[in-house]
Amino acid sequence: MAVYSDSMLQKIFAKSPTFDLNKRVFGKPVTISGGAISCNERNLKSKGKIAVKAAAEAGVMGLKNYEVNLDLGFDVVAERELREKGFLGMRKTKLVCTIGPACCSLEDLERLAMRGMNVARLNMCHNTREWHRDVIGKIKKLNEEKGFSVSVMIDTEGSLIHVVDHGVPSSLKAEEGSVWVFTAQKFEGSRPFTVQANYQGFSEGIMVGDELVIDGGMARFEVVEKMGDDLHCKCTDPGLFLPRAKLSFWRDGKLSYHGLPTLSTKDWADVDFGISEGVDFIAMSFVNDADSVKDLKNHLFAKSSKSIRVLAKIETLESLQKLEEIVEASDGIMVARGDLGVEVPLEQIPTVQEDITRLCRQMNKPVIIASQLLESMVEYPTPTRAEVADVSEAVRQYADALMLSGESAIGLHGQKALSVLQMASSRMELWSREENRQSSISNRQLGSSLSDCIAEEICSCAVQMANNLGVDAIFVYTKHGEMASLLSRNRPYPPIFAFTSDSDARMALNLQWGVIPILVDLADDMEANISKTIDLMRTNGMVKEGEAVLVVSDLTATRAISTIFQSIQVKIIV
Ligand SMILES: Nc1ncnc2c1ncn2[C@@H]1O[C@H](COP(=O)(O)OP(=O)(O)OP(=O)(O)O)[C@@H](O)[C@H]1O
Ligand SMILES: CC(=O)C(=O)O
Ligand SMILES: [K+]
Ligand SMILES: [Mg+2]
Repeated sequence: MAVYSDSMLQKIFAKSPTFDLNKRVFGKPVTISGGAISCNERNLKSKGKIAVKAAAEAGVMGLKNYEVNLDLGFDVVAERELREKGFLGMRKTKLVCTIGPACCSLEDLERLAMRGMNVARLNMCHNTREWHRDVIGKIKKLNEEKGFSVSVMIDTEGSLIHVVDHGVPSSLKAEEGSVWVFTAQKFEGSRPFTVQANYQGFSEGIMVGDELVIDGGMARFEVVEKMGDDLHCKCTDPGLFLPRAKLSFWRDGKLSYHGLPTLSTKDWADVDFGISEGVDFIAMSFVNDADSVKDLKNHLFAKSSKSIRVLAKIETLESLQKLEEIVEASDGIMVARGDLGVEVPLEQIPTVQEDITRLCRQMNKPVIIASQLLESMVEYPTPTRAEVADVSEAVRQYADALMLSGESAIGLHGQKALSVLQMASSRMELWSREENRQSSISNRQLGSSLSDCIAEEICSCAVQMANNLGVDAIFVYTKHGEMASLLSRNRPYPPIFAFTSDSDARMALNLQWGVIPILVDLADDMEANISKTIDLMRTNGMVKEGEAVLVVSDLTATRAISTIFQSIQVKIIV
């Protein structure tokens, strides 16, 4: 079998009717590198082969032998990391970046992808739908053409009462004793001592004597008069109104709720936008109960041909009180520390974060730690020591993913901030492993059927085996990613390579600790799948002689209906 130089393959492309110069075979994108043609799309392997064969037979470039190398749907970043650092050096903690004006060019997005961005988050609070569509298009283009596999998440605006950003002065100072008017009436520019709220009914049910808190304590006011729907409030604790500052009302030490729906009309339109753009995740802001999550999931089930995962953002007091039902109903959780800090005293945030992280792991749902991880890097090129400690603590807690917000969206040093996350998480993962601090948690039983319970037991035994034997990697063959996430839940030392033929599962697994998802065509014959993928990995130099791989599968085809064929095997590469 011959391997051709890149330039030679380019020439074949130029001459073959089935290839075009945009590196497409039958309209599907392929990459040319290392003398091989690769394609991430399912079912393209054979078509690609036919195309090269046709080119060879037509005598293009005198081509007699050919090789089409399906690159296993391996993304280029994971591949590079494996080659550079080996199995045990691969980063386990996933990284999410909020995309904003500071990082939305194709080049910026490519740099973020190269530095390890697993998921790109688009916050629907900001910018236009056209802007978001453009960014999503660029990410998909990079995935297709450059071999990345960055998932896309949209984050809903949610119903929240905040100050309308007039864009004029970036922040307003409220002095002690000054009286301000809070109104929902629209006005242009700025008016002295007047603040516009975004929601018409913001003052409904509010009484004289209630406390108005800005951004969880940035400033405080007492309602001294109600005139129509306007509130006149006296500043009792001076501070700043930042752009889009959040307003919350308190009476007798308790938060007043406005009963706004979790998804507003605009949010539903954004959800439909996400469906039409084929996003991978929808993060739902200000979730208060499981029902709102279920409503969104039902909507997606009915409307989207693709399986879009719903992440519930924990950022209200109410959601903490119903945490378990919310985790159960959703496909993952975001600890949205920014808004959570408005409703929960700041000193409680660290323990709340650890509790949520542990619960998510027990219930086998991925969890993202978000907001202010490296806040100072919005302006400065190095993080504070406290920020690095915070990031490391989230990694030590075994969160699935860490998220950048303003650091990447509007910051001056977004790329560097991502590298800080990358290095800090790799360092803490190594330390935890070497110090053997891999705290195993008592996993609760999740499934109700026998086969679900067996899958859970197989995965926890497999991880124990993998750790005890010191194997180099775990390979799992999984239909919808369930087995891969059950393995991830046990936080093994070696990385988990998850082979799946479901492209939605592949993109969803981008958020799971320690999982490297790989898209392949899986046949019914499991042994054939295993030997095919191991062979391909070996041919590509990704596994080497003497390395040991623990193989777990949930796919064995069988006619014996009463037998569960999930299995664990250890393969030594020869
Ligand atoms: N698409 C965008 N266009 C313009 N600015 C953006 C965009 N996305 C984020 N930003 C800016 O980056 C900052 C941080 O973004 P981020 O989405 O994390 O926080 P947020 O606005 O506080 O909202 P949320 O609570 O939903 O996270 C925002 O305050 C905003 O100024
Ligand atoms: C991420 C987010 O929404 C928050 O921290 O509030
Ligand atoms: K949001
Ligand atoms: Mg928020």
